[in-house]
Formats: sequence, C-alpha cells, structure tokens
Amino acid sequence: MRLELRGITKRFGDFTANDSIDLVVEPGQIHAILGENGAGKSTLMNVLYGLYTPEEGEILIDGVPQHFAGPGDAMRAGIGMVHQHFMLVPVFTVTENVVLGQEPMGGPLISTDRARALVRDTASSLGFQIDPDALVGDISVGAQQRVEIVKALSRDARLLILDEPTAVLTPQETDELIEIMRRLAANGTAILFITHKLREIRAVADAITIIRLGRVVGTATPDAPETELASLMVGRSVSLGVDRAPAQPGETILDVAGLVVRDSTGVPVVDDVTLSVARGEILAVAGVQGNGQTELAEAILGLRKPDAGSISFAGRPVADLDVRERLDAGLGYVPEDRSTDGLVGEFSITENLVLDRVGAPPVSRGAALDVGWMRRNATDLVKEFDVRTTSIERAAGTLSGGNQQKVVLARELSRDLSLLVASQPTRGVDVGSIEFLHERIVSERDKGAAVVIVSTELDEVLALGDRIAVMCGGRLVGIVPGGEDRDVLGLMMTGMDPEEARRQASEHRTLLGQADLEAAVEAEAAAAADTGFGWPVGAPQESVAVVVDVDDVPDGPPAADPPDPDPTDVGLPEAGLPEAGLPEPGLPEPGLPEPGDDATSAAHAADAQTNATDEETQR
Ligand SMILES: Nc1ncnc2c1ncn2[C@@H]1O[C@H](COP(=O)(O)OP(=O)(O)OP(=O)(O)O)[C@@H](O)[C@H]1O
Repeated sequence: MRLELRGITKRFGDFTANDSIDLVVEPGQIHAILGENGAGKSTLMNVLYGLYTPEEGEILIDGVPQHFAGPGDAMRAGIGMVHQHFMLVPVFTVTENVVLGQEPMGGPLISTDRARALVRDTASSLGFQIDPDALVGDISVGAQQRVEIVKALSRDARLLILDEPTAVLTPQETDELIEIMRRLAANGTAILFITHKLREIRAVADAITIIRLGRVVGTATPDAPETELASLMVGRSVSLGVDRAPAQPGETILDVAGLVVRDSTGVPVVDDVTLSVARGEILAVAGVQGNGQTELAEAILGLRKPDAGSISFAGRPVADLDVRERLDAGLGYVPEDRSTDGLVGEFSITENLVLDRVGAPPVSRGAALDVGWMRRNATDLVKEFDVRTTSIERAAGTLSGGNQQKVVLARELSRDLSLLVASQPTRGVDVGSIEFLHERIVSERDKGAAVVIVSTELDEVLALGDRIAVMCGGRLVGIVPGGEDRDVLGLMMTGMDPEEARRQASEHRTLLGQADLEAAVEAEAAAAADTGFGWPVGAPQESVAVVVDVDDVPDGPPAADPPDPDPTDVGLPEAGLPEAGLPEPGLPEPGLPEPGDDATSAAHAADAQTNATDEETQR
C-alpha cells in the first residue's frame, strides 16, 4: 500500500489541530511521526483511521481517493491501528478479541474453529506464541500488545498505525517488537509509528516526519543524532540527560517493612517488600507494568490496605493518617493512569489543578471556592508547566495525553512536599517537557523531599534514580546504585538477580543497549574531532540528513504557548466557574463539544472500540 495524505486539515472549533498536512508512506516503509505534546499526531492518525473527518484534504491509497465514514471503512481499505491504550476486552479470550466485529460464521453460528485458526495462523506468521484461549485479562501487557497486532493484521492490514506501542514493554520486548516491525515491513506492510522515544526511532525508522503546532515542519533520516531530532521537535536545543548533583540523603521519611498486598483472589501482588527512602534522595522503582509497583505506590499513599508488614511516614504508620492529614503532611502522588485516577476529565483545567486542596485555604474561603485565586493559580501553572491549551477553562479530558500529564504534575508539584510518589510521571510526555519535569522532580529532592519514582522507562529510571529498585512478580529483585547498566536492569525486570543479570548482560546486548554504545561512539568521535585529536575507531557516521522547511518553523522558544500564549486572554467565559462549589459531575462544561459533534462522537467511537541492514545489526 502506498499512502498519501494531501493537505489534511482538522479543526476543533476555532483550533486547528492539523494544518494542511502532507505525508507519503511508501509500501514497506517504517515511517515515524515525531512531535511534541499536542502537535497533532494522534489527531492525524485518527483522521487516517476514520475516527475524525477532516475539514479539508484527501487520503489516497495507491493513488485512489478514500472517504472513510468510520474505522470500519479504514479497516476495509487495509488500515490497522494499535492504539496507545489497548482496546481489548479483558474478560474475552484472545480469539474473541481478535475476531470481535468480524466473527467468522459457520451457518447461523460463530465458527470458533475458524476463529481460532485465524488467530493461530496470523500469530505464527509473525512468530508469536499466543494461547488463543487465554483470557486477555490474564496475560501480560507485552502479550496484549501482540494480540493487538494480531487483531490488526488478521484483518489484512497493509498499513499499520502503531501509536506509542512500546510504552508498556521491557527493553527486551521492545527489541522483539522492533524485529516484528522490520519483518512486517520486509513483507511490504507499511508502518506509521508514533513514539516519543528517539532511541527507538533511530533503531527502526526508514523515514521521519516532524510535526509541530499541527504542521509538518521537516523530515529527517534515522541517522540524525537524538539531540538533533529533539531540537527539531520542540524548536530549541534539549538536554536529554538531567544535570543533578549527587544525592544528600537526610533523615528517613519512608519505611516499608515486609509489605504484603494481596489481590481479591488472595494472590500476593506485593510480596515481602522492604525498602526505605530518605529526604534528599530519589528511589526509582523499575519494572514491567503489572509487577506490583502500582499496588506498592498505592499502599505507600494509604490507598490500599496491606495484608502484612508496615509502612511508616516520618515514623508514623501511614494507616493512622486520614487523607487530609496525609496531604497536610506533604504526601504528593502522581497516579500512573492520569485519565482515571489523576484527573476529572469533565472538570476544567482550573478545577483539576486544585482537586486535592478543596476545603482548605487558599482554594476555599469557608464553604465557598476562591475562584479568583483558582484562576490565578491555573494561569501561573499552565504557563510554568507549558500546558498547551486554548483556555484554562477547557475540560481537562480534551487536552492531548501529554498535556493532561503535565496538569497532574503541575498540581502535585505546586504543593510543599515531604514525600513525592510518582508513577510513570512522564508517560506520553515529549522530550522537551520531560527535560523540564525531570528538573522539577530533582529540585523537589534538592529541597529536601524524599522521592519515589515508579517507571517502566529505563531512560527515566537512569536519569532520576539515586538508587534503583527493580520489581518482578510483586517481589523486590534487588536495589542497585543509580547509573546501573540498562541491559542489567532489563534482565532484572524479568526476575533475574543482579549478579546473574550482570553476567548475562555482558554476553548479550539488546539492540537498544547497542544504540547507546553507538551514541557514545558518535559522541566521542565528535569530541575527538572538536579537539583535533585523532579518533582511533574511524570516521564518525555519515553526516546528519535533516531537511527542515525553515520558513515553516515558528520563531522563538517552544515555551510560547500555542495557539494562545496567555490563557487569561483567550475569552475565558466569566461565568465559566461557579462562584462557590465545583460544578455538578455530569454537567457539561462551557466550551465542551456538544454530543454529536464530530470530536465528541469520534472520541466516543474511540472509547467504544475499546531495516536495519545486516551491517547495522552487526554493529
Ligand atoms: N476532541 C478534541 N476536542 C478538542 N480539542 C482536541 C480534541 N482532540 C485533540 N484536541 C486538541 O488537538 C491538539 C492535538 O492533539 P493530539 O492528541 O493530536 O496531540 P498529540 O500530538 O498526539 O499529542 P501527545 O503527544 O500529547 O499525545 C491538542 O491541542 C488537543 O488538545
């Protein structure tokens, strides 16, 4: 399939999310779309998948214009999409999920034999081991990812859209996915790949298109250095590491001893975990999602009752503190799922920024909310955290994923904290904003807070952790010093003890670990070239091939808020907030799309649907 998008324009009200986007994806090409949060990537993919109807522009497949009234049309035209948040039904089996909506019939009944055969054939053509009869809720997230791919490809997708597909995978699983993408591409499947992980783009993409503020601002080739790609994306140079002084641990704030948390069936999901965190240090908890980290974080916050063991905060059992006391004592929490646990999607940004402070000054005056203070607070935080929005009164649920995450972090980091527990703090956030958020987290540490970061991102764990704890199957596999080798951490995430992981890692380097080596070699070569000293290994890699349409790149620092720099100047409805009390849940917010609006129905539809060459491999 050769895909061509011509002049795609998609607006939400007055806001243009995609502005005359042109894009060509050749058969068998892995085409990465790179762009900062809110750039319009998902919107473009949703247009291509038939979830949104563009106001202008054309989609051509093999030169023939297409008109998609919904995802069904896109699927029939050979387009498959693996959404960032899986759209699987947990209580259905793998087979039931794969054939959902296209069940093979044997007379009047669904033919389960044919359905199973379809799953088996598609899976084995991809080299996947999948049990067609397993319940999706019982299999790992990596396996769920494979089910999503099987589902898309069992419908004969010749163009596959992968929207941030590696967010929940181990480095080893990511390697596997990269191999699958290469195999699919070699067989002619075109792949549109969205990710914020520059390392992956460099490992797998054939072509890169960069989108900023809804417009294509340039293209690049995968040999462009990460720093170059990052600055193209956000329009300024970005530091990909965090500049931080060594930790100065003080008194112990958090003490977890022999903690056991069981699920509803009695199985321990946190199994005998003991750790402590002091003021002035960051403990990063690494692990594949679903290995007890969520439950550990929730237990620390007192949101989950331990079945055994103890948790104390500054010497006091957390269970003795009620929620208000926990907040007053300076506990801050960033939940891993921003949309269900971090925000109230229907509430405005202003309201979401004070969710955990209602009832106390300065948010409340007696029984009434201080709306003026709330607006000033929102205006300041939106600016400081670079939340890309047209108005502070906008419903948080209509922000792009990365911008929703910034709202949650802005709320938690704007309080005085003694202990910050942040799960996946930068999931879906672009590199420019990650730089800022990491700096903010380090500055909390330096101000004397104890920080626990739970992250599946090894880059993040390595960037922030003064010590790194790795969890697998609910158990603490080990605690190693910050700066541990990423391959060692990847292996520990599979349950291997640190010594064995170090031994095996030295024998086998992952593709992405290899990319680290390459980056180090490049950096050293460049440094050698700069200083005029010879570089013994040979010349640096080919020059960077980056094409940027300079006229199209907006001037100035990216922190300039698009499209309305000052949220207070964008026609905030005076009556947007009630003078006292939050709006009734369920009441529509001013400015929200009406049901039946294109955007709303598309969102509902989305809800409902719940090469490298041998030489490179060698290197
Ligand atoms: N249904 C909607 N109603 C109103 N505005 C929307 C809607 N969906 C997206 N937008 C806006 O369109 C812009 C582009 O959003 P989109 O989700 O495409 O960004 P993105 O590039 O995928 O960002 P991220 O990397 O954060 O996922 C954002 O400003 C977002 O707030």
